[in-house]
Amino acid sequence: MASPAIRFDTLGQVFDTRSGRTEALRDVSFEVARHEFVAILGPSGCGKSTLLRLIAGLLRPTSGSVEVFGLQVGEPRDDIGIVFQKPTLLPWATVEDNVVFPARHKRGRVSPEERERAAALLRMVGLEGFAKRLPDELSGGMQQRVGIARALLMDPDILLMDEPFSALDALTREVMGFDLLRIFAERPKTVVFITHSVSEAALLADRVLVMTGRPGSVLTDVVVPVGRPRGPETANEKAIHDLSAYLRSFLLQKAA
Ligand SMILES: Nc1ncnc2c1ncn2[C@@H]1O[C@H](COP(=O)(O)OP(=O)(O)OP(=O)(O)O)[C@@H](O)[C@H]1O
Repeated sequence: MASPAIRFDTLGQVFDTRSGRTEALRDVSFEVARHEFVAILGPSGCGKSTLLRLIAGLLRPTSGSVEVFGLQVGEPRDDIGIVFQKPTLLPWATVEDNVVFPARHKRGRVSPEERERAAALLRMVGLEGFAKRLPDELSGGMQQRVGIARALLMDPDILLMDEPFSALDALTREVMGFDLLRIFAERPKTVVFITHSVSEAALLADRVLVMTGRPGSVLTDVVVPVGRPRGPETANEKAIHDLSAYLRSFLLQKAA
């Protein structure tokens, strides 16, 4: 059987700092299959962002292991894309130059194919015609779309998304969620998506993990009982409402 895209095995993470010791994660074990979309919910400070940093190789586990495609994560990997809460674009560079930034950063130059790819990605995220604009000239939602296009430039197999829509207004957030469904239907990816929104998790993901409070570990792992493709009408399905209600009550009772 093919190895999972991501595998956490009895992982523990402790931070020792001058101000003391924080046990962020304890005994975390779960797998994410290739091209599966997993959302992670949990109370503030339970180690969700730390999980993403471990997958990306930006942090070494204190105990246990994290594997990506069967190999223990050591170095930061460039086959993993990351989308943050804020788009963190270069303010002086055009939209297009921001999207091709990972190529420039990696090799010091950008090939014509990468420029073409950037144009295609900008089309895909709905920003055709904005390539020569500066980030400041775009709305928050548009800037976040640039961040998504940038994360997809190197066609990573894994995309890590850390509360990517939390800085957006409610309507833009919903639209971005549906756009994401469309983008991944066109170009499947393995996605780990952190959110504080129960309904967003239910609507977008194949599976939802709920974490305990600190030290974080996986409290429950629920399969979303709705097929794909999904779209705006999916949000009205009873299964999504029921799952959201279940997750919400679970979080309120147990995870705090
Ligand atoms: N580099 C670090 N040094 C020390 N402590 C850290 C470090 N990174 C994270 N922590 C601590 O680990 C715990 C988990 O942090 P993390 O950011 O992963 O939580 P989170 O679930 O993403 O939180 P939120 O939902 O509020 O974004 C917190 O107590 C945090 O203070």
